[in-house]
This record gives sequence, C-alpha cells and structure tokens, in this order.
Amino acid sequence: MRFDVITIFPEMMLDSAMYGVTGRAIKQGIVNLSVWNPRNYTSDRHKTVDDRPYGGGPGMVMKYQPLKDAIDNAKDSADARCVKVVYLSPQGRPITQQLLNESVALDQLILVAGRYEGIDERFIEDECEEEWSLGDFVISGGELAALVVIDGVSRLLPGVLGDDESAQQDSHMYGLLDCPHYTRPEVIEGKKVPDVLLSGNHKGIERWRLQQSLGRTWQKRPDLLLNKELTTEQQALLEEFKIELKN
Ligand SMILES: Cc1cccc(C(=O)NCC2(NC(=O)c3cccc4nocc34)CCCC2)c1
Repeated sequence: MRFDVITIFPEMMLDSAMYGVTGRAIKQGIVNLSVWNPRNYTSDRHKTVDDRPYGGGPGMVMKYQPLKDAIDNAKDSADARCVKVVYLSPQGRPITQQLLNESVALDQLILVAGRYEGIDERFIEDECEEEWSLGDFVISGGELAALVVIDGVSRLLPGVLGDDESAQQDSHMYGLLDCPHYTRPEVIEGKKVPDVLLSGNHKGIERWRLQQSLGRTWQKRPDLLLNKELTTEQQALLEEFKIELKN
C-alpha cells in the first residue's frame, strides 16, 4: 500500500514513520511512503504557500495552487487503481478502527495535512474526497493525524505484524480495552504478578485476559460495550468480574 502525504513538514513525516512497525513495513516494501511539499511547487522567491484570509481575521490560509501541483504530482507518481484523497481536518469523520479497517483495501491513500488556519476551501471541494479527524481538539497541523492513519493501517496489512505481535487484532478482543500486561521481575515494590499468569494454564490465562478486558471496558469505557454483542460466555465472565469486584 502506498501513502502520499501533502505536507510543508516532510521530514516530520518521514522521520516519524521510520520507527517501529511502520519503519519495518516500509523497509519490507509492504508500505510505500512518499511526501510532497507544496513549497516545492511555488514560483516566487519566498516559496509562498500561504496568504492572508479574505474577510480578515488572524492567521494565514494555505494557497490552492501549491497544494494542487503537489497533489497532481502525487497522483502521477503512482498508477494505482484504488486511490482516495483525504484532508485531515477537525471537520472530518472521526478516525476509528472501522475507518482504518476500510482503508486497508486501498492501493493508494493521499493524505493532505493542513497548517496555519487551514487550506483554501475550494481545494477541499475540488480535490478532497473525504475529511477525517483525529478528534475534537485544537492542534497545529494534520501531520499527527496522517501518522496515526499510516500506523493504524500499516498494522493491518498482511506480513507487517509478526504472529506474536498481532495480539491486539484478536477478533474477540476487538472493540474492548486491553488486559493488564506484566513482565519480570515476578515481584517488585512488594507487588506480585497475578498467579494465573504464572500457572502455565493457557486456557485459564486466555480466559483471565478476556475477563480483564471485558471488566476494564465495563469500568472505564461502558460506551464501547453498547455496540458490542457479548457472547453468553463473555457475559458470564463479565458478571463474575463484577461479583469479584464487590468481594
Ligand atoms: C476543533 C477545532 C476547531 C477549530 C480549529 C481547530 C484546529 O485545530 N485548527 C487547526 C488545524 N487543525 C487540524 O488540522 C486538526 C484538528 C483536530 C483534529 C484533526 N484531525 O486531523 C487534523 C486535525 C486545521 C488547520 C491546521 C491545523 C480545531
């Protein structure tokens, strides 16, 4: 899968993506990441990518033409069939696991990261098929959202995560919070690792982990349970968790 990011901070994208899972996916050639800087498509001496907003007000707005030339080059550089152009913006559709799951099917994802106060609305209308948002807060640019999309989608591509890494993708854990994790030493600060994890009883360990995920989701994010059909076994585990909590 190919990601093309339109950004005035190309190094930020490339340097950040070269770590961990995404870095490995790029080295393996499973993921291809290209960055396109609108500043390289300006014709004035100052390489101007922004200008003052019509109607006045604070800040600057990113100009249409440098963005357009950058995205045209991004499109020309890949003969991909299944392409989507997305503007990362506070007005966008929330970035969720479902959105990431849907994006795995694409051959190329072109991500437009805004800076300043935003980009000329006419560019969004003409070039951006969708808008996606990291959340309802004020941040300085779309690059962090682009990195979240690249990381989250890359993890879903075949061959990127080793067998022992894809734990979080387990189907029955989908839509639940994570279970607690422990590693050596067995005791630290007088606190022991739960006995079940030392038992070598794999069925019991799996059961305990699922129960912890269910219990913690119920405690911290009950909203997630509203749209998750629990099996009768999962319901029983959760009930047992609640009872043990009382004792
Ligand atoms: C709630 C609210 C209202 C008004 C402005 C802003 C705001 O933060 N404006 C600044 C910019 N924000 C984002 O790009 C951005 C922000 C949030 C989530 C995102 N997910 O992707 C990109 C995102 C827009 C142009 C450059 C940065 C936020």
